Amino acid sequence: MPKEDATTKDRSTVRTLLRLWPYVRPVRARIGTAACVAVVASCLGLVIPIVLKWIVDGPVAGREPGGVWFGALVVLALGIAEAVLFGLRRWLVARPLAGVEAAMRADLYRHLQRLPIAFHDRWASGQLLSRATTDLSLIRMFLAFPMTFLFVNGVTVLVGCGVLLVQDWTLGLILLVPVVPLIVVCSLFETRYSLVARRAQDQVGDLTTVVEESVLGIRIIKGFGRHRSQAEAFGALAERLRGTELGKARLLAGIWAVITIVPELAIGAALVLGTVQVADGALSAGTLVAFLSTALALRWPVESIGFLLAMSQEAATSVERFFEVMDEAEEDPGGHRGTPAESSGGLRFEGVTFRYPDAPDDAPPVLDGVDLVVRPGETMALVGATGSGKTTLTALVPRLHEVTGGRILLDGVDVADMPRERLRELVSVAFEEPTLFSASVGENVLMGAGPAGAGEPELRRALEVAQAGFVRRLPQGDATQVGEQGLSLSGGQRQRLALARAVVGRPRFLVLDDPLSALDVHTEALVEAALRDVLRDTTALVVAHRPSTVMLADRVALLSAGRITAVGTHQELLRDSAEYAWLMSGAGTTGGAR
Ligand SMILES: Nc1ncnc2c1ncn2[C@@H]1O[C@H](COP(=O)(O)OP(=O)(O)OP(=O)(O)O)[C@@H](O)[C@H]1O
Repeated sequence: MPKEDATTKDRSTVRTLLRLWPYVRPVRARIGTAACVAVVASCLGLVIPIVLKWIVDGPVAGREPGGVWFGALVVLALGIAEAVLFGLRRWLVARPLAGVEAAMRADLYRHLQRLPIAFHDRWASGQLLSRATTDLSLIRMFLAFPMTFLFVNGVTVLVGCGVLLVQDWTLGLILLVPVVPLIVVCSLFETRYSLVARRAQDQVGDLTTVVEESVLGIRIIKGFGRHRSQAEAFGALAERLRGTELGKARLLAGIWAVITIVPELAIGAALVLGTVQVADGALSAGTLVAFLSTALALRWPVESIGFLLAMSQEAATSVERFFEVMDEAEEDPGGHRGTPAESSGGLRFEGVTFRYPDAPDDAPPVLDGVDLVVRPGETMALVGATGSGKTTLTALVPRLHEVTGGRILLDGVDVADMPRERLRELVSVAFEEPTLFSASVGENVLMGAGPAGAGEPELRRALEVAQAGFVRRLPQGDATQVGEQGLSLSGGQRQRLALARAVVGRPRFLVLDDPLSALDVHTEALVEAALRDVLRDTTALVVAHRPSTVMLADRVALLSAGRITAVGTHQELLRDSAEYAWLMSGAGTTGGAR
């Protein structure tokens, strides 16, 4: 996980925001048109003071009510045109910007699916959720508002300054005096605000993580009566975020005050000087009215710069957070060779070494030179003490993690050289902790059939192998929706569906991580009997904790101290390996072997 403040120091806001260009490019014409419309609308507002000057110096001075009415109608028409043009701008950008947000969200989601498991191990899910929601909304708001209005207001201020200088250059210069201090203040504000904006957005991510964990872990929280401590943890994070948001508000209030007060002082000075000039007859009353109206019309474009800059900073932070994820390298799709390296078939581990990327430097690798051969059609049970690395070894076969040394061969082909789609077709997995999705029972099972899909008979067969007869008794059979993560089903039911998902595609290689642990002994015996038929046609590696699961296998491999220390039949290992005998006696499930 990136740490707060880590990336903010040398950031250029403009350079960061420019990274949005590939997404904005397709809608640039519409956004450009909308900006031009807004410039015209904004500059129309500057014509009003000129009409006022004409009214004051003309019809008012000459006491012609008809001329005053005409002038008032022109001002009204200008106001209406300004409002209509701003409405048109809004209409022009609404649809394309929603499209930009949707495209960025789709890219982020697609990318998250392709990032390696090691990335997901490192990143808290709340941080990813907040990037996909809050950050993308902030970016859309920036594109809709500050991006256009920093430009529109800049042009309006420049045109307005020109109008002021033309009307009376001495008064105009008085109004321009505060520009330099304002630029300095804005740049100081930008630096400080970018730091605090980054902190706030990271804290929103942390808060989202806690909320998500509390919702998913609600059973544990209720079961252990941990409401109060969870609420306290949440409260502490919420308080931290509140403090950061207040800091943002203070900075915003400061810049707002400076940006408001300094121009007001300049306008006050110009008013005093202008009045003196009118009294001396050096300036017409109409010119002074026009001058002050122009200066007042420029107040909003100047004052809004504070919060437009703040929104731009927040958007830059969001862009930075978005690309932190997008810049992460996707997993290597493989497929460099794909032809057998040698003729031997089955599943082979050759000198496989593995260390988790976030493991401490001095920790020994989890797997340290694993050599194992599972012959074609053979079922190999993998036994080892808790924490010995069995799950890790099974995760290396479908390349959920990449080996750090050695290689794994499927029918002679290194899995690292195999296109991922091919690998997914060949290998099916079922984990100890079965994960189901918010979909129907049938859809969850058929997910294991790959893109080619499978028909009703295959689904029936898979449910039969997994002894998932309970599906028929569900309200809508296999069309019944399972709740989020399948929590509406029992642990054993979920495990049977996960097993059905693993076998439905008739994979050549099956990797099962203790797939029967949540079943009662009777169901386990039934599943094992049915599974035997499936295992006859596949090459399988089955993590086993219990003698009953070991019985499914032709041979057993013992994983100890990061290596395979013994291979043989159950009886041979019971006879020859004290550690294996100890593990099978039940004592080994409580301690680590390393
Ligand atoms: N994502 C991870 N990051 C760092 N270390 C990990 C990670 N996952 C597992 N480990 C460590 O790797 C070691 C092996 O874990 P693994 O889950 O493979 O053991 P196991 O033999 O399957 O255990 P069990 O029988 O309890 O399921 C453990 O010491 C564990 O703490």
